[in-house]
Amino acid sequence: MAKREKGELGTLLAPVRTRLTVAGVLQAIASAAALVPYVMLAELARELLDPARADEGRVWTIVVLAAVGLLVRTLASGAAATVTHLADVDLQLRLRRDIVAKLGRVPLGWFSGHGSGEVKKAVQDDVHSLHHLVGHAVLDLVSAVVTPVLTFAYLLWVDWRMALVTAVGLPVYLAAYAAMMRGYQAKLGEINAATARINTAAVEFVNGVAVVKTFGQARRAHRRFAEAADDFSTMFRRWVEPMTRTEALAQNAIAPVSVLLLVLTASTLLVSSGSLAPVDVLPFALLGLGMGQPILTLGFGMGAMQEAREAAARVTGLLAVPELPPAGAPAVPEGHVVEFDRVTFSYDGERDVLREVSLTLRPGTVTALVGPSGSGKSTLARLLPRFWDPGQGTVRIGGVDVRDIPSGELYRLVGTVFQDVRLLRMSVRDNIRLGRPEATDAEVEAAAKAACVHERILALPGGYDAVASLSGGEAQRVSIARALLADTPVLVLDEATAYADPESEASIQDALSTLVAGRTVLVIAHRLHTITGADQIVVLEDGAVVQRGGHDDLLKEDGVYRRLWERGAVKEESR
Ligand SMILES: Nc1ncnc2c1ncn2[C@@H]1O[C@H](COP(=O)(O)OP(=O)(O)OP(=O)(O)O)[C@@H](O)[C@H]1O
Repeated sequence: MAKREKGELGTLLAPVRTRLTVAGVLQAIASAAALVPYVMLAELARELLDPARADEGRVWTIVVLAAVGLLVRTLASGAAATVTHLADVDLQLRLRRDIVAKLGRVPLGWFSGHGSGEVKKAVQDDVHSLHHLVGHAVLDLVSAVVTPVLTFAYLLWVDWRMALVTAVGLPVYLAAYAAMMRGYQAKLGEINAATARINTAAVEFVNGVAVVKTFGQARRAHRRFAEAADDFSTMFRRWVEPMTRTEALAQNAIAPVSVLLLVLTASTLLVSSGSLAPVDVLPFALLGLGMGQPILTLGFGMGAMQEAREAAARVTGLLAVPELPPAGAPAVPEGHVVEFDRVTFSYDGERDVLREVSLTLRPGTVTALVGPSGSGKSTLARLLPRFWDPGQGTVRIGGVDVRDIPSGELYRLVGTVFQDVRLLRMSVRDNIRLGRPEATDAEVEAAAKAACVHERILALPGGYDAVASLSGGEAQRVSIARALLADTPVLVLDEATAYADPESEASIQDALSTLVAGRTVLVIAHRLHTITGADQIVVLEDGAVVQRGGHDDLLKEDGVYRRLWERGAVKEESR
């Protein structure tokens, strides 16, 4: 196991370590007690088959000891499994709570790079994958050590020659397993990479099937997928074939049937040569056969174990995502003037996508951000609700650094309507009410009317109580209604959202004028004609402000804005 993974597992399992230790001790007792009935059976045979030794008292003692062994084994192994399973349930609950709490603290921007599938996998599947590790692996490991060691010790005591013969498979198994595990991690990495290539080729093929077919490229795209699948199959076979042979050898070395064969052959030789009493064959036949079983169980669990280790690494990785620092010295903003003060920002720490941007947005005004695609408009707008924090410079609302505004307060101040509108799986009414849970039904409907979506909602089966999937344009209008109802003094709006649905452009325009009245508004503009009336137009190019002013003034300047306007294609160019 890689050192890093070991450390990750250690940290993750820390809360249940004591309980796992207790369970390990209980399992050791259970494994030892499980041998007692077999040992007693052998001893009983020795007593009963030797008339010279028959002693009723001793016989009964042996029977009672066997029963006690059985009872202790049952109780101890039950207790061990209960302890590990309770520890597992607690750990899963704790991890899920930690992950969800963590997700509440990571920058909102983190979610744009990590899909819901990934988050679901961590919270649900990965946490569940730890079950084998906590619930079973420790117990399996303890049995795999205690059972063979104690069995071997007892058998040595009975007859050392037969004991050696019985256990001869163990070193063979261990050596074969060690050989199989050599380079396992690296190989697994290659297999995972090959699987990812197949997945990509399949997704590409399915997603692009319309384009591919239209352009008569179906055969070519199909070939890429087929090649990826062939590569995988060749690599997998090359890896698995020799491994399967080694694994079969390893398993056969300690399989009960092999041990029985060895025990019978050796005992026949020893008994017929007179150097072993026939009754002494019994312990080897009884105990020798079960000696390798716990080791086989441990081996069968290797896959689940590997999965658990990878899951642990992903969960630890998620729990280690840097968080947005909490408000340092919480302060209350005075007024709603928004200032970007020499803001510089980089996603990767290498290329600045915003460079020394300074900007003041006044209450009751609309500021439009304009610029070619990739100039940094969305990034700048997203710094206001703290999707990310700037590398240098400050973003202030009402004179207070947004980093010093507690997050609940910040979301009460800043509303957003972005392109990636998501409706939650709840009624339309509750979706609109998200921004202000205490709003009355009348207020919800007023907001929907203003956002031109009231009629459409009424047409849904169930009306406002419908949990329906709306079209993209409708969902966007619901998100505008939500922002209207939330009534935040500062609003960040992606204009593309508002006009994605051309039919409703005029009515949405009205809704927006209601939305912006009296607020501090920042609009990411994709069409020039809709923002000619903006109080301030800020032109970004390559992350820096290159022009600012009113529409008429900017048109007079020989600059980026006039070029964009002359082309009349800001939308096309900037989306
Ligand atoms: N999550 C992200 N991680 C890394 N780089 C990003 C991320 N989002 C945007 N970028 C990069 O930052 C730069 C600015 O992007 P941004 O989306 O802010 O520009 P924009 O002007 O809004 O573009 P558009 O009009 O096309 O939406 C681009 O080079 C983009 O590739």
